[in-house]
Amino acid sequence: MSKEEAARISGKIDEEIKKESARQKDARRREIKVMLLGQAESGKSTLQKQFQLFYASKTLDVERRSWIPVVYYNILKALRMIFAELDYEMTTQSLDGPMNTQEVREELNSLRVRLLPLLALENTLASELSGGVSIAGGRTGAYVRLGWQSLLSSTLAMASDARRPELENRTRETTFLVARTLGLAVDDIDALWLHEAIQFYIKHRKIRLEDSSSYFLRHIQRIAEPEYVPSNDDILNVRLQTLGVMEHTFPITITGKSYDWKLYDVGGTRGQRNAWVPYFDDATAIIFLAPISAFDQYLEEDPKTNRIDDSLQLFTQICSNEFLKKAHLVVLLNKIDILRSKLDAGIKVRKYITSFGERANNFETVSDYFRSHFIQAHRRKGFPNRPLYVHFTAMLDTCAMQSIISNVAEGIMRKHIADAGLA
Ligand SMILES: Nc1nc2c(ncn2[C@@H]2O[C@H](COP(=O)(O)OP(=O)(O)OP(=O)(O)O)[C@@H](O)[C@H]2O)c(=O)[nH]1
Ligand SMILES: [Mg+2]
Repeated sequence: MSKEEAARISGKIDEEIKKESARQKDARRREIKVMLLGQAESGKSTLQKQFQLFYASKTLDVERRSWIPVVYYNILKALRMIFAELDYEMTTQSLDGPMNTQEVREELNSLRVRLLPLLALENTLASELSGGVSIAGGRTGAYVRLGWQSLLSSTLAMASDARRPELENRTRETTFLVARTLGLAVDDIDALWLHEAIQFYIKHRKIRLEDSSSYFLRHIQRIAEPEYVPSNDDILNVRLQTLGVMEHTFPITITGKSYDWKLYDVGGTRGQRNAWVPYFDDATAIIFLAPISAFDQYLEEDPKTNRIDDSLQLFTQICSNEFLKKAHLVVLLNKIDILRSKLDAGIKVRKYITSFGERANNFETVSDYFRSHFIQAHRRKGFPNRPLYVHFTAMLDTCAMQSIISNVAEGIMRKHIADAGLA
């Protein structure tokens, strides 16, 4: 090779390297990384679904059918929890109420016997939803999901997992079996749910279910139809614990330019919070979720810690974390619909949070009180010049959420564009 030829090739290689590096730089500038943080059951995965619905609703259609077994699982779990709570009440005999008559006990017992074939399917369904991995734990039985969407929807199948086809078939079979059993049991489920004893214990909080259980039991007739396909509301109401960090990517176009949004939806239990740290370094924004309806609840993983205290402690750590210093910071004070109904039902905040004192137990005072605590934590421990954006949210209210999401997304974009010097 002549000297000239060698120089020409070397120059071409340099040029390619420069182009590639410019391409990578541009891709990085177009990439926006948003972390959804907060304790378990704060609504992170639900927010991720609302983002998907708003910016990439077609992708939700693709995976719609794969939510069927998850909806079934939520129903089976709710039924198990109802019977577990009834057992507890029966053994402790602590209750004055409808269960004290023999007739009611027999009615509920015969419903349980009739529902046994359905209840027996919970573990199989749960273990298949989590790709063969299941962790039982806590009152609610915590099950993980690992790419479960791919189990029923072959378009999303993970080619790398050689066990997938076998799992897909098995999950399909289990789903059919549950659907059939559910179809046969639907009137018994209705009878159980509408039974005055069950309604009495729920009203008096002797039976405490997950937030979404009553939604699914109310809609049982529709869900038990053979041609059932989950609606957007069904998908939003589903409760499935996240394990680890799940990345969701979709494009967002703003002022004619397309940006790659990467949403990181994390598992919120205490044991999983260390897994968040490696993602902090280059996060564009943090959306921190705090369910302020949880003032009368305690952590499942640490029953001595009040859930609002845990949220505040966690937020203090996040807003003072050096790695997150440059991240845009948004707090969503979530589940205000549940907060309202708890306050309407006469549940007193001061009973659980003594510092609330003699303040009025109404929505305005309570929500303002919690908001001021988050703002104060940020003022005391956060970085001085960083703004904090706070919104109240009811995450299942799609209409209200769409305007909050576009508002939050715009704020994040503006900050990103300013930081990255993009025109
Ligand atoms: N009523 C009501 N329910 C909500 C709201 N936000 C979330 N939920 C429900 O609360 C449950 C928990 O929400 P998730 O989004 O799974 O919670 P998460 O923060 O992802 O929890 P982990 O994955 O365990 O960390 C789901 O059943 C949601 O439908 C809300 O504002 N109001
Ligand atoms: Mg989640």
